[in-house]
Amino acid sequence: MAHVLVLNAGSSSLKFGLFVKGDEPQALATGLVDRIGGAAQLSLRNAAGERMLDLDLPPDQARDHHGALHAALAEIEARFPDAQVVAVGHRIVHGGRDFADPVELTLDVIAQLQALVPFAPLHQPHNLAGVQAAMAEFPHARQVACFDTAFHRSHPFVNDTFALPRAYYDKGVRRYGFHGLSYDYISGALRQMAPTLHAGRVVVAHLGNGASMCGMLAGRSLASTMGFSALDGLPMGTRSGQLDPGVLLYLLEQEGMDAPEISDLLYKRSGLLGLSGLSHDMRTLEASDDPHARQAIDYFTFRIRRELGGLAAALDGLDAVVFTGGIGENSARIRHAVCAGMGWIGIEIDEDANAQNATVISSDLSRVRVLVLATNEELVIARAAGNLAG
Ligand SMILES: Nc1ncnc2c1ncn2[C@@H]1O[C@H](COP(=O)(O)OP(=O)(O)O)[C@@H](O)[C@H]1O
Ligand SMILES: CC(=O)OP(=O)(O)O
Ligand SMILES: [Mg+2]
Repeated sequence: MAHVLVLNAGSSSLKFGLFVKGDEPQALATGLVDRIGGAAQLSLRNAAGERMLDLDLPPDQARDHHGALHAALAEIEARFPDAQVVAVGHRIVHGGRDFADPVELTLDVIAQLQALVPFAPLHQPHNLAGVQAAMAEFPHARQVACFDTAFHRSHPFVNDTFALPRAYYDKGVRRYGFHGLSYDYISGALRQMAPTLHAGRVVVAHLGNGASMCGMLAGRSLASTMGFSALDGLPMGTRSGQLDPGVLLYLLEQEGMDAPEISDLLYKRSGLLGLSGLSHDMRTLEASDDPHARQAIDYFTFRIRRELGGLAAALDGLDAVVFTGGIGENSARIRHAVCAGMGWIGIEIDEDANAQNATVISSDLSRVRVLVLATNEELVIARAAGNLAG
């Protein structure tokens, strides 16, 4: 039996899965290494979604993505020694201008993707490290790249550009948008479960350690809060989100910061961590009484509400909102704070359903349907990698 392995490196997590190859890949096991860089834990679920393993990683494996990746591969190989891995599908965050469809990772393609590291420094290096590790571990398997930027290639020009001289657009300075594998999955899931909503105007909020929102018209991306890099839009665990470019000039000219210092500030020390001074992790902030933790949460939800209004305007109205990602799927408090008082746009929440993380959390009276859907980037990758492997 042929198998497909999937690796999905996020900024603070590594998700992975082993699938039986087929028209619709079946997951044999899915895993997560969470809180990389801190008290990292590896968890594994079986085909039925039941927990098979919860493991605190030793410090040398918990420290970075490299250690997490080796722990994940060792666990898969120990539990499925007979797996015939014919393809390894990789989430590659940035496909730049030239890559949209899934593609086999030849040395030439890898070199082109390496050149995009400066566009996504928190992700692309981890994605490509996963490719190297998988090539060493599974030398006979096809290595397939699936791009986070691909889903947004349908953006009309006004949502694809900045108001800079044209030459920058031609050079690739564009609003790419990210989390596309997640949006692709949600779009497909909506088509199955609610075709009328899928055909309409939907805002999807992917709220994880990285966070963005996507305005979808008939299942295709019309606009996204993330732009050229995975820094734009919503505040995130450690990323600033939208920032007045004048702030960058101030940091350069008045504070004397250089580019690596600014990059470190915006990618690693801002967002929820920067505002709270406590943690990038929403669970920690929600459990805290610290007023700064509260303010960080307030800023997060305020920005989501603002973007929701903006995306609804871009879509000429709103039929549904979907929450997904680690925070979107699990935090009733954040969903409540986003949706409260949104009756003017047609959103009424059923608080009991929300508290239970139910699939539909809008009340029967709500004109806009509000859903909570678990995303599955790994399945989207497994389908594409299996198809490319033939
Ligand atoms: N029960 C929960 N309540 C609130 N936040 C949660 C809960 N479970 C997970 N999260 C948050 O989800 C975020 C991680 O989301 P995830 O999508 O898994 O991350 P990544 O972007 O690294 O893939 C963290 O901020 C984490 O605290
Ligand atoms: C693009 C991005 O922000 O990804 P993640 O949410 O996995 O950090
Ligand atoms: Mg993620």
